[in-house]
Amino acid sequence: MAELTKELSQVKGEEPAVRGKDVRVHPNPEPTTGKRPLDAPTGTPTVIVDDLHIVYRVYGAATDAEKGNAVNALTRLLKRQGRPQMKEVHAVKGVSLVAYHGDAIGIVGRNGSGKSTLLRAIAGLLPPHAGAVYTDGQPSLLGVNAALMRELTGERNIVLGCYAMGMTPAEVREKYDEIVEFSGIDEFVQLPMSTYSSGMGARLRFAISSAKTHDVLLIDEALATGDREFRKRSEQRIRQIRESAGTVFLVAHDLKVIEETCNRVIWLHKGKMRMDGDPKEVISAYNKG
Ligand SMILES: Nc1ncnc2c1ncn2[C@@H]1O[C@H](COP(=O)(O)OP(=O)(O)OP(=O)(O)O)[C@@H](O)[C@H]1O
Repeated sequence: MAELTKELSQVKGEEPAVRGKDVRVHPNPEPTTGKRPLDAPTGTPTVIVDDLHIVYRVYGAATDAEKGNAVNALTRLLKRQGRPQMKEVHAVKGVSLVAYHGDAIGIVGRNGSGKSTLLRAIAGLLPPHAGAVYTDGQPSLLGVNAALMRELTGERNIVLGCYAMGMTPAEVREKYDEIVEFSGIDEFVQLPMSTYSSGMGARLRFAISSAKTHDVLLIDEALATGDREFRKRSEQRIRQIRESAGTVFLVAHDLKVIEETCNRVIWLHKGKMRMDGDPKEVISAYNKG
């Protein structure tokens, strides 16, 4: 591992810079009018989402008239006709929230309610159609599809992943054993990730991402594929991140994980915020609704 770190730092020519605190703004170029004022914050906010709208544009989508029409679909396939139409999917519709240091915020909602879209927007990966996202520090999105390379060994992915998060070679060396141990992949660390089960891959991703202290850590269903013991350790890790004054957003369908890990829950419904508050209250309302 020391050899690999050395090899990679030589390729890079210099140590990766450790990112300092910065304020990142992803505003819409044409802000919406009639914004509602945000609640007066107490403490230092880490994330402010202000009347955010996210719209996906899907090219070649079916028109409403074509929906479910098998004859049209078959004819188009046989004639190899494309679809010039453009369809818009309004995935997040005017969501506002303020997150603070030490917050662990669970996001619940039915399939397609906009949970992943909201996380990706906070991470700065999707431009707002309207409204804005302001973050203090660097948000890191940890998802089941986080960019690790399947053809590389676990070892190489750990080193590259840590560098990608801005850690120095010394920090990577210090954290390496802990990451392997936390992930529980044991001797598989020497094998390409393509040989891992989906659970092993997810565990390694979580172990890498949580090795660094994050200002804002966004977790999208990453804990779902772990076994019971791993989930317990992950929850412990999330608590540590909160205690070190970071902010965690967690999307998970397992409401028990959210209730045990988060101090606040947001319920999204069809792209809109339906509730924001105490985990027990929100989850109970969500279960009824
Ligand atoms: N890349 C995309 N292109 C077009 N539409 C998209 C895209 N990603 C998501 N959507 C649409 O945006 C809406 C919100 O999707 P999103 O994945 O954010 O929901 P979700 O609450 O995370 O769902 P799930 O619980 O199933 O993961 C859905 O209608 C979905 O079909």
